[in-house]
Amino acid sequence: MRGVDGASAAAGVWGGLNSGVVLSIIAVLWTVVWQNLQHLQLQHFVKRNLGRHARRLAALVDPYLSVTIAEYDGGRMRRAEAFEEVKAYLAAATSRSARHLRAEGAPDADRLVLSMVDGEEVPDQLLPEEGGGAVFWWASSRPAPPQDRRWGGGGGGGDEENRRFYRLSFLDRHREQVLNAYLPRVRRQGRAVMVQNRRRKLFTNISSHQFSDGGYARSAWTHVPFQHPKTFATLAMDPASKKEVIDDLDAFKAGKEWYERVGKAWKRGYLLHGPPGTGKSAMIAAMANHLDYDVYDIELTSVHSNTDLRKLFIGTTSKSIIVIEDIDCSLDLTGARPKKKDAAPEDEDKASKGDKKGAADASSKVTLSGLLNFIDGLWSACGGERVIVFTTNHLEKLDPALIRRGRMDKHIEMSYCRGPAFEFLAKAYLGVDEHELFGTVGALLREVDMTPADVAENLTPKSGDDDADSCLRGLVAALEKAREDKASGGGQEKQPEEEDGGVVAAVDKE
Ligand SMILES: Nc1ncnc2c1ncn2[C@@H]1O[C@H](COP(=O)(O)OP(=O)(O)OP(=O)(O)O)[C@@H](O)[C@H]1O
Ligand SMILES: [Mg+2]
Repeated sequence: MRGVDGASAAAGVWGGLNSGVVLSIIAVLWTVVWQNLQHLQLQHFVKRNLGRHARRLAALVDPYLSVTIAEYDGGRMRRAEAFEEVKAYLAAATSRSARHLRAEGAPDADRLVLSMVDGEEVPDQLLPEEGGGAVFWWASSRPAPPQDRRWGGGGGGGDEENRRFYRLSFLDRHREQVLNAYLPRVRRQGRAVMVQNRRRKLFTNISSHQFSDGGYARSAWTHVPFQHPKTFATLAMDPASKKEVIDDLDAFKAGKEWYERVGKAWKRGYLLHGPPGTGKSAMIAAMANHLDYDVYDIELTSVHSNTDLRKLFIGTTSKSIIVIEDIDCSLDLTGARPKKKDAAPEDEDKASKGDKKGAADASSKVTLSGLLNFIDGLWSACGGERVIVFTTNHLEKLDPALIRRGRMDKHIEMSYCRGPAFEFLAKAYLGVDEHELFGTVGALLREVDMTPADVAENLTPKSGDDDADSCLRGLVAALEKAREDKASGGGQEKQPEEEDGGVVAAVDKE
């Protein structure tokens, strides 16, 4: 009896308690909903939370699987192509259903490229030809940066990069369609979107101190849009040499199978050498525009070790030109190897370094062997389709190991302006095909060394009153002055190999 009484009493207590609890839950729920209504958009709240619960419920009867596509693969050193492709696909395919979007500039000035922000979820489905009907969910996630690194937050600096990902959730019964049809299509469409939205970039390395500092998801590169207008059509150069360079670039670009067949990494090295102002940097811009590649301009003096150089290299993408300008000024290339007998004395090297870029940063530990490893070591094959360009004003100062064929496959000499190059510049700058002064200028250019940069400067109208005639007269005056300076011993020595004239650049054949 006591037991029954006790039970009914307990039931009464519980019954009373239940209604109290139910009321409190309703009150709490209402408060939560009301707060959410006030602070979040209603639709977003309902979609996210109800969608999530509905999926959890469905997962009880038909379990969900997930595929995670991480931002970094290969031991988090390189951005995963699949991640970029999924990002591009989702931007194009799902931006209409995402509520929170990130916008980036598109190649045409007014348009924006939208992508979903971290923490967002969007649905997608199979096309009819893939079986149709099935609904998937894509989620994008990025962990918060560790609160306090001093106490080891983040599980060992840099691991956070590895955890940024897109995750696709789908039902077990759709496994085959997702893996064999849906995901390959996502990658294909993503690639197409990337090509469409591509803005070429000019990258430069940030100081290695800045990124080796346990930085959170930091790249060693920073970039701006690449907008250099120089093309081969506006580069004054001997037509045969220009054609040879263009053909070489085209053969490289189309050479994927060939490189595979002969077992070489898909890369090509160019060494541009010649005096200042002869168009070496202009040639690099023309190459980038011709190939439609990004440019990675490495400032070697800010790279503090071979390891940092490797990290930079791995951070570059396919279809890119990696440039090291004034290679002889950037690091002490003679330091790491026994010097050749005929190499220029080190002191002389340093004096010329001072002229141009300032002495190499004393803390730079990049060595010649590190650089060689970067050009043709095992790491050089990562990524593929890369052009490496070195420029120098002093070919003779470079270590032969650095410029041997296979490393720098093609040597291109950029030289002083002669007749044909001048006529090319006159047409480009002044729009004239012929003029009575052409003969005089051509003769003077055979006697005096003037760079295309100086000729171009003289052909640039300086005021509204300047025309072709006045510019050409100005050029003749400048050339005559240079000839007088030369006669009085102040000018530059003429280089013997340019006696024949007319060739502004020569290409060494392989
Ligand atoms: N062959 C050329 N054709 C057309 N323009 C040229 C040529 N050479 C130089 N110029 C023009 O002269 C300027 C300087 O050229 P550029 O910077 O390419 O010289 P450089 O060889 O890289 O010199 P440096 O060795 O000092 O880096 C640029 O504005 C470029 O457009
Ligand atoms: Mg230059």
